[in-house]
Amino acid sequence: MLGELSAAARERTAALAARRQELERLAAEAPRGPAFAAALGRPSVAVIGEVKRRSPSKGDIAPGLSAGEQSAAYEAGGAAVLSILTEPARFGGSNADIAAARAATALPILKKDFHVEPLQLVEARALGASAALLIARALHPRDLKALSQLARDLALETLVEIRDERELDAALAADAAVIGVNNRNLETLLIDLATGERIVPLIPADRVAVFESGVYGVAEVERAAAAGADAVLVGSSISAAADPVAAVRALAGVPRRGRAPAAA
Ligand SMILES: O=C(O)c1ccccc1NCC(=O)[C@H](O)[C@H](O)COP(=O)(O)O
Repeated sequence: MLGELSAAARERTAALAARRQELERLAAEAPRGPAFAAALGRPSVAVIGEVKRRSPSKGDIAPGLSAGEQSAAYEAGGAAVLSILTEPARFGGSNADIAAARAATALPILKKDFHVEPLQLVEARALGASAALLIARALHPRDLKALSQLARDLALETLVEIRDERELDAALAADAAVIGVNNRNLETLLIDLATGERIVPLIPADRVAVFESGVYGVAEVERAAAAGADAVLVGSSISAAADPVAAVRALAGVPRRGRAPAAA
């Protein structure tokens, strides 16, 4: 699944090459988005609200979702940051969703896609995203480092997503400030919260740790907090909710417990 999604992203980026100069100009001119990592430093576990119409694991979640209205609802419910899935084929997203979310809220936006090519980061910056997702499992550690450095050069923050200790090492070697542990195995699509519970405590206390996937209610946020997470990334449950303001409000407010500093 991850290989297929990354290959499709590469194909879409090849079609973008003709617009390289325009995208580079737009990226240089676009005002920097609001700070992403800083917005996740709250006394309570911060909620990253994801706009998710469908997914490979669930099929249709909320096919008719308006990215602008949904983003405004997440903000009203107390989300700290938005995650906008722009992947079109399997998630039903688009770059227009970033524009709609920007118009509707003042929250920092994470561009959630399978970013494997430098031009995709230029495009993310041109669109006004504050941050872009980098998935360690989809990238050679050398490429993760290079894309992380390019993002810094573009004044674009990143969320580096990992699932095990080896990928944590790669994220740290790439100097990632925000590290997300995905509880969903992107090969089998199975969710196991024990993944986050095992890996989040290993993330150094000076980084932001995000607990991703499988959060349906406050019980899962409590488990994230107990593991030491600074934030949870939530997509399916709040995208499908009849009342997304109430759904986000129910998740926000769990006190953050922090992680122990590494022993000297
Ligand atoms: O959600 C999927 O089925 C999926 C399949 C393949 C690659 C990525 C996928 N999802 C991306 C994510 O990790 C989630 O959108 C995100 O963490 C939110 O998860 P959830 O709250 O469980 O929808």
